[in-house]
Amino acid sequence: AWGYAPNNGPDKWADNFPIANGPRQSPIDIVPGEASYDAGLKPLNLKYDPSTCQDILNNGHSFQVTFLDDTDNSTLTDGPISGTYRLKQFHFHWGASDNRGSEHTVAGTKYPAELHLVHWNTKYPSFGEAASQPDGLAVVGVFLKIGDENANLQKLLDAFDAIKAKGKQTTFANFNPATLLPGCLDYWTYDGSLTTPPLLESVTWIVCKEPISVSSEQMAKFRSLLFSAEGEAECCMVDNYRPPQPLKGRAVRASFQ
Ligand SMILES: Cc1cc(C(C)C)[n+](CCc2cnc[nH]2)c(C(C)C)c1
Ligand SMILES: [Zn+2]
Repeated sequence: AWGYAPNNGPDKWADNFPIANGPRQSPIDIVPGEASYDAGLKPLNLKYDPSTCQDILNNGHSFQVTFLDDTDNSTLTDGPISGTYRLKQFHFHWGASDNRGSEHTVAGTKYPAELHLVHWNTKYPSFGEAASQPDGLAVVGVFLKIGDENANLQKLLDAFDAIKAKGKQTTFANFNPATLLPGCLDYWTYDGSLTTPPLLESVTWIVCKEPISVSSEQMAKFRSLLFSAEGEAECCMVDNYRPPQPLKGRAVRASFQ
């Protein structure tokens, strides 16, 4: 099965998933000077209802917080998209040390972690159906930068002891993902893909320019999770990021000047 190790990591994914070399793969290196400002881009409209928060899970690739998505209580509208996209889950990617971990990079700069808020287009009947459509998903990416301790992030980290190993899950209620957003919602946007197999080219990426803070001690807590299941040899969950992929002529638009 795919993973992030030398024998099954990003350089090997094309063996079983040839779309890995496709025309709209993610992540990418965002070069601000080459992004084109688009005055037609609307501000992001994120409306999240904490009561839709369900549970927190170690899925063996990352940890994710999953939301009830059978109503329009937690949605993304406007921004670069048309229609209504429902929040399904959010998760993170991070490094073994503070000098790497993000999937997108900014003029080559790597951040220690990156948050992905995953939304699906309600013109399709389900997340699974949407994930295979070119306009099916919209993922908001937020960079994490080493700085002050982040009290909102700490609420997630406090649940880690219950989800240390792959497959572990625990109830997680009344969390407002809006508390993980930066103050300024300026963004870059481009057409891309999932960043893990099946690497489906169904994602409108919306990457915030402003990072949120995380302390170095909090990053150490991220690294205490395991890729491995209970009873298996322990393997720390670190470096669960795909490096930037070729732009292949795609436009990157900026919502700001
Ligand atoms: C259908 C599907 C969707 C996603 C993301 C977009 C939540 N993902 C995560 C891929 C991903 C993580 N960050 C960006 N893309 C998977 C992985 C777990 C097999 C499957
Ligand atoms: Zn992700």
